[in-house]
Amino acid sequence: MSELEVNNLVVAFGGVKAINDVSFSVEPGEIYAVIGPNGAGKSTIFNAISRVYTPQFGSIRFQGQELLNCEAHEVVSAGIARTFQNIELFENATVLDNLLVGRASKVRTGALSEFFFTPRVRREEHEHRRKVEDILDLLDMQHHRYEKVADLSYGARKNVELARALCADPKLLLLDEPASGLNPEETADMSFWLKDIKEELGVTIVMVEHDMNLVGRIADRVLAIAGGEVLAVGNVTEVQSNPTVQAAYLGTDA
Ligand SMILES: Nc1ncnc2c1ncn2[C@@H]1O[C@H](COP(=O)(O)OP(=O)(O)OP(=O)(O)O)[C@@H](O)[C@H]1O
Repeated sequence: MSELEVNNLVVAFGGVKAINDVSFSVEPGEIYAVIGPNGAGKSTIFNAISRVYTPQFGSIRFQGQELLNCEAHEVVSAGIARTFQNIELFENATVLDNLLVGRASKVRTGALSEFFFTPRVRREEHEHRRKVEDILDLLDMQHHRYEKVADLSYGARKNVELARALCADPKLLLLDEPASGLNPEETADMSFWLKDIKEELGVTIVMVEHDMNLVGRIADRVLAIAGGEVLAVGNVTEVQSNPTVQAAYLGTDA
């Protein structure tokens, strides 16, 4: 069974189809890139998967479960986490606190037991902190743990957003332009971390990305879309050499 299966998806705004009959599937453990020019519909696909938008037609199955029957918070509990094109963090809180908020979907104890700080609450708290520390280690961010997010560089804040998404223990990570605004060195670091997330944590990654350098380095497969429709699916070389993709989006020099 595919990890994510999107079938015949249609998303329209006021009669204009932003996504028109799009189908694709992502296998467990894959890094799957969605590329396309501005306005192609990439973010709309992410917003449909995370239930921010309600499609007019189609189906989105995650590990066999129909997401279109779920509320947005149920998508998170099912094991899907995402980052955004524009970083969305608590700017005045520390890195550590932002990551602990990322664990919120994992809290199992109730308000009463938390008030009395029962052994179960203590155990859970310990587990959350250990998980957060593991992620700080994985992304080499220990030195930022007590810093306020607002004081960090743009690249470091992008890493905090990635780390926060990982704190939810996702099986599927949706990354909206993980390399945007990063310099070449930070982009190289990002590619290593995404590979580590795939290989060490076994997380499946779907990413929207314009940076073909990053896509070329890490994507197992690429979906190219334009005007809300699928142009091609394949490995990076296949998609980049596809004449329809070149004509519609990469330019014939690509
Ligand atoms: N909430 C909305 N209301 C109306 N139109 C929308 C909405 N969201 C997206 N669209 C339209 O849907 C189309 C696809 O937009 P989308 O943001 O998905 O493109 P994209 O490929 O992510 O572009 P970019 O690379 O610039 O982020 C665009 O024409 C956009 O204007």
